[in-house]
Amino acid sequence: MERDREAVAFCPGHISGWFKPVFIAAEGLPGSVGGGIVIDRGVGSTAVPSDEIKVTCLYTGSDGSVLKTVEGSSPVEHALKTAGITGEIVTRSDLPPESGFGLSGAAIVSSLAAASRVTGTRLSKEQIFRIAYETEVSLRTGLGDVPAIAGGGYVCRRSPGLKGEIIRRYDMEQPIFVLNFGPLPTAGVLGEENAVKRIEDAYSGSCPGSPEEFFRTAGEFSERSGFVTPEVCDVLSACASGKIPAFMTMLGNGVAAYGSRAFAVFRDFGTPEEMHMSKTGFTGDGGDKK
Ligand SMILES: Nc1ncnc2c1ncn2[C@@H]1O[C@H](COP(=O)(O)OP(=O)(O)O)[C@@H](O)[C@H]1O
Ligand SMILES: CC(C)(COP(=O)(O)O)[C@@H](O)C(=O)O
Repeated sequence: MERDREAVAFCPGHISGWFKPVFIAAEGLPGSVGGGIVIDRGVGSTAVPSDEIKVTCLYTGSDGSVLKTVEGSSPVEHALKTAGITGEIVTRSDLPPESGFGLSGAAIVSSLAAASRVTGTRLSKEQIFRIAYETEVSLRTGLGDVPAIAGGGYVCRRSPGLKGEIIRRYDMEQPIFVLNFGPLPTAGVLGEENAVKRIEDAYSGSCPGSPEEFFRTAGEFSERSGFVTPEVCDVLSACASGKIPAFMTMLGNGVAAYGSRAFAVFRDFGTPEEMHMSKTGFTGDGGDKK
């Protein structure tokens, strides 16, 4: 079987605006329903052949310079073991982990895609999504991110899981700005009974028909969720005063706002990250060196 010397793959991230954990009885797995935006920034992975699994995570600035190196990633290692493949993986992301960008899911998907090509295993996109989904829900690092990033757009997931009903709309054309105030690990929040109860109470099942409606629905969920931190509250208030659509990123200690006017408001509170809606989600495309 032909193997590549090095393979790379990229997977977009996903920002949840609202969600509710739902068990998928038919699959015996947890999942969630909710709404989010598939974004054009995420995780790139490079894989080279190795008999062992080794993962190094590079967190970079927007200019690509490495700010932090972390050895190991439990979600990526778990997924490679499940797939029965080995490889030396380097992940690269210019967004922070544990901040509501769905990067655990993106790191698993891009790493499985790259590693499967260097080992010659050639997993299909569907196999990659299935392993990524099962890894995420078993480690509680995500519930709905993998179904969302399997396509593009801003999404309304009406039923849970990879086979769930997902409505995708693509008319979110303006830039999205995100301000982040630090980590909020997903597994910790999902393990708190009170937090899950608050999420269930805050959830409304409506699917938005426009970007403005999306940000309004997400903003209402932020208010009702009880997750809003003092920093997030200040930014949301400033956005409301300026009539800028905004919501708290789930699950991260941050705010996402719509349109270029958000930049000036955010700049008073920190360094905003600019991103756009991804039209495609994960495509499986990537360069290989033979
Ligand atoms: N770029 C990355 N490369 C490898 N693993 C990552 C990356 N980003 C996140 N992870 C893994 O996912 C875990 C965080 O999961 P979670 O709290 O769900 O964050 P997120 O909101 O980014 O999905 C991290 O502790 C790390 O193990
Ligand atoms: C909100 C969350 C449970 C976690 O999202 P993240 O923090 O980005 O991993 C997501 O997977 C969802 O189901 O909507």
